[in-house]
Amino acid sequence: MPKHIADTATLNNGVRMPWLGLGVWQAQDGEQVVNAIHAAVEIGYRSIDTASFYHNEEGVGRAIRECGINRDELFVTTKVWNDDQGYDATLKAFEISRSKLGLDVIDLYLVHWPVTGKFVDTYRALEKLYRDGSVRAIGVSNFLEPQLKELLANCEVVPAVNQIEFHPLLTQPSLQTLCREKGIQLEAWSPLMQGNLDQPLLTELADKYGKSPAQIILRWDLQRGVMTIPKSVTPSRLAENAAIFDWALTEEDAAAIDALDEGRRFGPDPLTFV
Ligand SMILES: NC(=O)C1=CN([C@@H]2O[C@H](COP(=O)(O)OP(=O)(O)OC[C@H]3O[C@@H](n4cnc5c(N)ncnc54)[C@H](OP(=O)(O)O)[C@@H]3O)[C@@H](O)[C@H]2O)C=CC1
Ligand SMILES: O=C(O)C(=O)[C@@H](O)[C@H](O)C(=O)CO
Repeated sequence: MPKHIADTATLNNGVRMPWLGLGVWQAQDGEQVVNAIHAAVEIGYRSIDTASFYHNEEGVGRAIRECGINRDELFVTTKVWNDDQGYDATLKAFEISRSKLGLDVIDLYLVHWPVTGKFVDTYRALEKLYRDGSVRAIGVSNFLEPQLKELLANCEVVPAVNQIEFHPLLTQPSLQTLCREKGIQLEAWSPLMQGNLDQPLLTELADKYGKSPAQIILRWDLQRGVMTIPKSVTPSRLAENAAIFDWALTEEDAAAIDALDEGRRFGPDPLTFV
């Protein structure tokens, strides 16, 4: 169990990735994303999750250059967007992301959504980038069991990560099982249900532990072995979300959170979105 915000999990290729990172979807490019990353790094965050779709890779790159932390102490994830899928288009999109970020090497590059008919070729481009040393690890996002099985039957490098919508109302147990069996690390997007934290059990547990509902969820992520990337541009919330390493939920309370699962999504459903 990680004990510090910079503690890492070892991915299936030996690369180490922090358990907790900063998500920056909807953080505006420029001052907002730069300030959020600087505040986060000061608190101890070492992982940043962006995507070409977030239109803030330039700000993320600037924040990294200006934050005073060595590049090799930071872990940067970005993703290839749906319109750029296919082998050649993905290689081109990667160069644009790499240039905007101002980085030679990206730590983790993900297929953002499994675009039907294209994701296998897209992933082949990621395998090339991995072999070339342009990325330290490759993976997927929003892959459900059918797409993951199809990819596993057609790839040479097993994805290191599957980044999926994951929170108390959506735990996708059979997808979790498949990822664990295959050595694919799960990573939770929208872990805080996009701010919809008004759930009676979470409030009850927050009172019991003297924590906030957000902290209860993020701690539960860690205890379930799921990496997590809460987004905030608010310094007090960045600190709150990071203060989850020095206490624990009882297994009974963690199981009560598991039982909230009702298959509810706050983001798009991969079955219909692509
Ligand atoms: N792969 C994919 O398809 C997807 C990936 N993601 C990734 O996951 C990250 C996180 O998901 P996201 O959808 O942003 O949503 P989150 O579940 O992280 O929730 C973010 C919202 O919660 C608020 N918030 C943050 N901390 C607290 C707190 N302690 N108490 C109360 N409210 C809080 C934020 O407000 P404020 O910022 O104003 O503080 C913001 O409105 C994204 O930023 C992105 O990196 C997200 C969606 C899809
Ligand atoms: O944030 C992401 O990474 C996403 O893919 C989502 O924002 C998703 O594309 C969406 O909600 C689009 O409306």
